[in-house]
Amino acid sequence: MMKRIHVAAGIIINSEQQVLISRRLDHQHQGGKWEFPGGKVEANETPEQALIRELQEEVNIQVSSARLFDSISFDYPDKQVLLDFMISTDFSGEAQGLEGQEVRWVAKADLPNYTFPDANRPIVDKLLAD
Ligand SMILES: Nc1nc2c([nH]c(=O)n2[C@@H]2O[C@H](COP(=O)(O)OP(=O)(O)OP(=O)(O)O)[C@@H](O)[C@H]2O)c(=O)[nH]1
Ligand SMILES: [Mg+2]
Repeated sequence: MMKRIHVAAGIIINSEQQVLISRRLDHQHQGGKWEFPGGKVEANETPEQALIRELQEEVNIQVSSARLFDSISFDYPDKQVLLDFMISTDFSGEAQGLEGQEVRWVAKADLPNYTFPDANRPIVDKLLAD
C-alpha cells in the first residue's frame, strides 16, 4: 500500500483578482503541468504553516493568513495525495520562480486554458463558479 502524501497548495489572489500559478519542472511528478504552488506538509506542521513555508521557498510570497478552500484526495497511478487547497488574499512579496519555474498571475476565467494535474479539476471548476 502506498502512503498518501499530504500537500498544502496555495490559491493566492491579488487585488486584480488574478490567481498565482506556477509550472512544475519537467523532472517533478506531473512535470510540465501548471499548479497552485505548495508542497508537502511535514509531520510537525499545520497545512497553513506548510503553505507559508512552501510559498516562501518556491515563489517568494509571504503569506500572512490563509483558509481552507477545499480538500481533495486523489490517486494517481504512481502516487496518492491529499491536497489541502488554501486560499489567501493576505500576502506580500513579488512572485518569482525561486526554483527556476515559470510563474504567472492569471485571471480566473483564463484558468481553463492551462493544464493542471487531474486532481485540480474540481478546484478550477469551483474557482470559476466563485
Ligand atoms: N503543489 C502542488 N502540488 C500538486 C497540485 N496538484 C497536484 O496533484 N499536486 C501533487 O501534489 C504533490 C506535491 O508535491 P510537490 O512536488 O509540490 O512537493 P514539494 O514542493 O514538497 O517538493 P518535493 O517533492 O521536492 O519534496 C505532487 O505529487 C503533485 O503532483 C497543485 O496544484 N499544487
Ligand atoms: Mg512544490
